[in-house]
Amino acid sequence: MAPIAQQLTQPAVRLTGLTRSFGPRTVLDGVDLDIPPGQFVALLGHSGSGKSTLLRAIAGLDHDTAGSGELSTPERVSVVFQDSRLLPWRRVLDNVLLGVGKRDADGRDAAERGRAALAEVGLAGRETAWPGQLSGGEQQRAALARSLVREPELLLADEPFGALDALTRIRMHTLLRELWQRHHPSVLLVTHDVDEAAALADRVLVLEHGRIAVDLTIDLPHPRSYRDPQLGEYRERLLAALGVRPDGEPTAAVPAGATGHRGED
Ligand SMILES: Nc1ncnc2c1ncn2[C@@H]1O[C@H](COP(=O)(O)OP(=O)(O)OP(=O)(O)O)[C@@H](O)[C@H]1O
Repeated sequence: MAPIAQQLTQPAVRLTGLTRSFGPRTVLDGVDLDIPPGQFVALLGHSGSGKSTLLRAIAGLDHDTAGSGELSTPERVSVVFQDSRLLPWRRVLDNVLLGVGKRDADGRDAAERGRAALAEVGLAGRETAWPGQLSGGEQQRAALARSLVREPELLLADEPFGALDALTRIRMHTLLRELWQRHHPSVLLVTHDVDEAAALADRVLVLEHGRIAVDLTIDLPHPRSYRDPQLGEYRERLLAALGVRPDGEPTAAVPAGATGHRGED
């Protein structure tokens, strides 16, 4: 697969003045955002700040909202959610190939591509398993393979590892980073996890009051060590932006229920 970044010349994502409301509640209040091809962006924000609403708008899955603004996205967009959304009555390979034609434009066999994608995420040999026979982490791997087989220019991920245990989550970070480095789509990762954002992303956004309040570039090479003191500095800046002290206690101004810790809300 050719690196996607080289195929695109304009921003993968461009949002201009994006607004979205649910009834009288304005959730996105004029978001402007350009994501260049191949950039890995993490989106943080308190619970209810509108992260999923923004991701769904970019994915074109926001039929239940009203809004305005301009939005341009690439042709091939894949979305991964917190739950794998595999169909339980289809075997793993059939799930990966759902909606994919038997051959692609270059005549390549879809089943072969599906098997290759499963091998890439560490699921070689599990093609004929049922989703229910996979662990939670394996199901998310299969969901990543399903995205991969579509060769996305943009990968949208809404807390994809939020339901996994800490060790599995760290393994999935490594996998996602490797897939990104190999295929280089633009990525927008919605997460509650400041460590996840700092370890993976080129750039971290914090959504607040319907706008992007923080836009922080993380200029550290990959793979990053969680123990790197420089990473710790970025982490502290992000926690401060979220109104959380490094020890996890909220500073005075934090809205009720909001913390920088993974999955606590
Ligand atoms: N379908 C809907 N109908 C009405 N209100 C909605 C709907 N979806 C989201 N909202 C509201 O929009 C606001 C933003 O929700 P959203 O899910 O985007 O936040 P979030 O930052 O992703 O939150 P979390 O981190 O808890 O997942 C919330 O107040 C939520 O209640």
